[in-house]
Amino acid sequence: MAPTSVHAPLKEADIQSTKASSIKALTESGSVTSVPSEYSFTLNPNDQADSNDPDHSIPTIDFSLLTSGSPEQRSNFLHDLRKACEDWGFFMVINHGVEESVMKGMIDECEAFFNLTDEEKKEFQGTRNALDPIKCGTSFNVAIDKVLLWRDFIKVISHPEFNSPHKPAGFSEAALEFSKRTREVATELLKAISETLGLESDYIANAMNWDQGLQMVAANYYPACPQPDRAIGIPPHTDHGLVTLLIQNQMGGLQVQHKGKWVNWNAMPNSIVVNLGDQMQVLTNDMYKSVWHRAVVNNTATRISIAVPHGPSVDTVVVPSPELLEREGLPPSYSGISYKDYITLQQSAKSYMKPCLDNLRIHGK
Ligand SMILES: O=C(O)CCC(=O)C(=O)O
Ligand SMILES: [Fe+2]
Repeated sequence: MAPTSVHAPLKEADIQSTKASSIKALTESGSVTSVPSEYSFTLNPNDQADSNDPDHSIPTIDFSLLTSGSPEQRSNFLHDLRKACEDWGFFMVINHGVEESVMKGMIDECEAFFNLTDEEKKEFQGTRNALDPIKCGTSFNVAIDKVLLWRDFIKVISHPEFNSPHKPAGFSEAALEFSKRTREVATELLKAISETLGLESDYIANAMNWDQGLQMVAANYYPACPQPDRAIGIPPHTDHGLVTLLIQNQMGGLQVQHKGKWVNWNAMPNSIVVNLGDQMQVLTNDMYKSVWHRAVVNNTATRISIAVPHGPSVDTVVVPSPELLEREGLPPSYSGISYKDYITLQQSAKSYMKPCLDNLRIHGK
C-alpha cells in the first residue's frame, strides 16, 4: 500500500517553524484552528474507510476457550484463530485475563507522562536509534518525516530487560505489570498460532528465541484535530515483529486494510487488538501476512493507544520455517536478516512508508 500524500521532504527550518516539540503543546497553545501545512496529509478518496461498512465481521477470539475450554472448545478456538490469521491478520481478543485496572492504570500513567512539561520529557527523548531503551518525541522521526504526524509517543523496551522513565512516579510499576501481563497473553497466542500451522506448540518460541524476545510498550497520544481529514495520526504501515497487542482509551481511530478496503476497527471496550507483524509473514512464508493499518485522528477528544509489539530476540535471523517449506513443497520467499537489522531498516528513510518486506523478498516471488 503506497502512501497517499505527496509532499516535498520537510526542511529542518520548516520543522522548527512549528515551534512545537510536541503536537500536544501545539494544540494546547490555542493557536491551531486549522492543520498547519507541515502536518498536511490527505487520503486519496478511494482510500477512505467506508463508514457504512458493517464491522460485525471483525474476528473476535475468546481467549478463555484456549486456556480453560473443553477439548472441543479449544479445537474450535484454534479453527477460528487460523481463519482470523489467514483472512484478516487482525483480531480482537476478549476474556484475555488482563484486568481492566491494569490496562486503565497503564493508559492513565501514559497520559500522565504526556502531561509532563516538554522540559521534563527531554530527558527521555533518546538518540533516534530504533532500539533506544527509552524514547519519546513527536511525529515518527522528524529527521526523515515528509509530513509531521499528529501524534506524540513514548516507547520503552520492556523485555528482555525492562526499562522505564522514572517520571511520572507510577509509570514504572504500571508498565512492569502491564508488560508482563500482555506478554503472557502473547506467549499463549504464539503457542496457539504454532498449532494452527500444524507445528508443535513451542515451535515459534524456539525458532524465535522467545525467552530473549523483544517486547516494547509504545504509547501514542493523538490530540483532537480541528480538521481530522487533513492530518494523520500514523500513516499506513505494517508492524515489524511477530504479534502486536494494542489497547486504547475510549476513542477509536484504528483502521485496517482488509481485502483492499480500509475498515474502521471498532474495538469492544477492554478487548485487546492483536495483529500479525512482518516477522510472522517471513516465518510462515506468506501463509500468515502482516497487515497494513493506520491511525486516523478525530476532532472530539484526545485518543491514547498503547501498542505492544512482540518479536524474536534482536539477534535472531528470521527465515521461512524449513518445516513449513518442506511440508508445503515451497521455495523460501524471503532471505533472512537479523530482527535488529530489520527494525533499523524499517525505521530508516529508505523504508519510510514503503513495504519494508520487499527488501527481503527473493527475486521472482
Ligand atoms: O493507534 C493505533 O490504533 C495504531 C498504532 C500503531 O499502529 C502502532 O503504534 O504501530
Ligand atoms: Fe502499527
